Formats: sequence, C-alpha cells, structure tokens
Amino acid sequence: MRNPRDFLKPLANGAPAPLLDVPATPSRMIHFFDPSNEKMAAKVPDIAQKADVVLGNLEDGVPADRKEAARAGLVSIANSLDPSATLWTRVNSLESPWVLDDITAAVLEAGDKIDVIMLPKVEGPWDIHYADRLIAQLEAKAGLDRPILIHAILETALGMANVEEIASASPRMQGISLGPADLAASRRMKTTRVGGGHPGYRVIDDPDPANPEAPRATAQQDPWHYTLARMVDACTATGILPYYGPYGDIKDVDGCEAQFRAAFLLGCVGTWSLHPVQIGIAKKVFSPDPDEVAFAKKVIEAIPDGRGVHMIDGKMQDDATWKQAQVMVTLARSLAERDPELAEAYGL
Ligand SMILES: CC(C)(COP(=O)(O)OP(=O)(O)OC[C@H]1O[C@@H](n2cnc3c(N)ncnc32)[C@H](O)[C@@H]1OP(=O)(O)O)[C@@H](O)C(=O)NCCC(=O)NCCSC(=O)C[C@H](O)C(=O)O
Ligand SMILES: [Mg+2]
Repeated sequence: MRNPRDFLKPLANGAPAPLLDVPATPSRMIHFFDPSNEKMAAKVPDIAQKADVVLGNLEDGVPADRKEAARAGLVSIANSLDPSATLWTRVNSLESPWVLDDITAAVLEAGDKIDVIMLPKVEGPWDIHYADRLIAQLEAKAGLDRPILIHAILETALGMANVEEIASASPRMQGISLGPADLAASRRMKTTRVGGGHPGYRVIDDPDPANPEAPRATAQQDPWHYTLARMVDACTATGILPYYGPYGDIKDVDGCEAQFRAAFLLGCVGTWSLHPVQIGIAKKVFSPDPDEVAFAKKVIEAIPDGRGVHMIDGKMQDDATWKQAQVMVTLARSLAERDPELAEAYGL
C-alpha cells in the first residue's frame, strides 16, 4: 500500500515535485538514433526539426563495445542540441551492467535537456519504483527543477500480465510502448521480425458446401491487436500515453503505414521511427485526416451542448459520437498550434 497523500511528494529531499498530468506535447514519432554512430549523430540536429521527439538509444542495437561511447555521445548531443528539440533516451535494461551509469549520466550530465527516460523490459511496478527513487535521488543531486518522466517498454509476458500496475506505478510514468521483437521472443511466438504482421497469422472462409474445391478467401490478421488494445486501456485509464513501437522492415513502407494506422485507430498517440523514412509515415498517420477533422467539427457545431440524437450526413450522432468528435478536434488543435500546414489543412 502507498499513502495516496504522498503520491505527489518527491521521493528524495530536494528533488522536483512529481507532475499531476503528463505534458500534452506532440510525440507522434520518437525517432531512434545510436549516439555512438557518428553518421547518424551528425543527422540528429536536422532530424530534430522534423521529428516530434529524438531518442538517443543506449540499449539493444548498440553493440556492447560501444555502450560507453553511446552514453558519452548522448550527453554531448544533449548539451549541443537546439533547446526547442525534445530529447529522450532509452537506457539499458535494469539487470544489465550499464544501466546504473546510463541513468546517472543522463540525469547528472544532461538532466535539464532530457524529458523522458525509456526503460526497456519492464516486468512489474517494482521496476518503476526502483527507477523512480533512483532518478529522484539524482535529480536532487543535480538540482533539477522539473522531473524527468519514465516511459516503459512492454516486452515480456510478465510485463504484459502486469501492464495495469506498471501504468499506475508512479506519477513519473509518461507512457508505454510495445516492444514487439522482445515480446515475441518472451512469448515464444514463432516469428523472426520486429513488429508488423505475419503471412501465417490469418483467417480463412469456410469451404463452400456446394463447391468444396473452390478457392477460399483468406486474410492476414494483426497479431498485436490484443496487446495494443490492453496497453491502450491501461495507459488511458491511468492518464498516461500509449505508443506502438518499432517496425523493423524499413523498406516495407506500406506495411509500416498499415501497422502504425491500426495503432492510431486503437488509441495510440505515436510510434517509434527507426529510419528517417519512417518519420514522414508516422507524421501522416498520427495527424488526424483533414476530412475526419472536418466531420468532427461539423458534429460539434451541430450539437453545441453535446446532447440528444441527431442525423448528420445520414449518420446518427449523439452524446458519445460528440465525445469522439471532441477527441479528434482536440488532437487536431494541439497539432495545428505547432504546425501551420496542419492548421491550414484543418481550418483551425
Ligand atoms: C535500420 C538501419 C540499420 C538502416 O541503416 P542503413 O542501412 O545505414 O540505412 P540507409 O542506408 O537507408 O541510411 C541512409 C542514411 O540515413 C542514416 N540513418 C539511418 N538510420 C538513421 C537514424 N535512425 N537516424 C539518423 N540517421 C539515420 C544513415 O546513416 C545513412 O546516412 P548517410 O550514409 O550519411 O547517407 C538504421 O536505420 C538504424 O540503425 N536504425 C536504428 C535502429 C534502432 O534504433 N534499433 C533499436 C530500436 S528497435 C528495438 O530495440 C526493438 C524493440 O526493443 C523490441 O523489442 O521490439
Ligand atoms: Mg526490445
């Protein structure tokens, strides 16, 4: 049990007070780069102008002999990046030999530049409690005046079983992403991919009794549907933000767009981009369609108080569709405030 009156008190003397609400700044794409890769790092200042979030990755994808270079690269980029950019980091997992130094360097050497620390392979609220206290101690030592938030990656079966407790473990929680590659391995799924569908995971029509030999229609299904839907509920119920995650087949831009769109429609606010080509896909998918926004505005204008039943363009609208329209227009407004092109497209 935790005393609810203590929930918004800092976990270390001198650390900043926890936030009541997760900041609502756009995070449609969290763009991953390896800070130890000079070619990639050189592109970050430019990419930071296009991507909502840039993330210096210290975990998987960075070879063991470059972990220290990646950590040093993160600190250097943090301290030279344009202050208008939003910078996150993904540290190594909590059982690794690198994580203590990762978190210490991120908070003490770049804590005023890094908004969110992504924790991989979170299995339960105990992982969040550990990182929560450690970050508070380091924030106090660094004299920070705003808290660094935690983003958990859901990538083990145990983490999945505890997703609601992870989401509600601390006011420091910002959001949760799906880690489909590690989760597939943990669940013993028989795949060798990073996210997306699989040609073998499908449904097929029943045979036609009048013509049993006729070809039967069949369609691929989304193996991440249950996981994403449960994650979205856990996040939304606790006031934090849900994200899809990585799509590893960089050349399959259509598959990437379809996976991102499925996540967007289910309630995710953003995704990861692993390659510059995925930034534009994420921007397109996670910014609502102008026609949908126009219809949502029409519903709100036609039902100013959100009450009663109405027919608009041949479709029944009531209190519940009015609320959906509010979700759409609120998102469009928050994006339009920062993006003149979208403001024009939405007429806002
Ligand atoms: C996937 C990549 C290895 C592909 O890299 P590459 O083969 O070099 O692609 P290109 O030749 O098309 O690159 C063109 C130029 O763009 C630069 N580049 C590539 N990716 C990035 C990037 N992410 N940020 C900045 N710049 C980038 C290249 O350097 C080329 O530059 P130039 O030669 O000067 O023209 C590569 O994209 C990559 O490594 N991406 C990041 C991968 C990553 O972060 N992986 C970890 C996250 S996914 C994960 O962890 C799984 C998850 O946890 C789970 O469990 O599911
Ligand atoms: Mg992973």
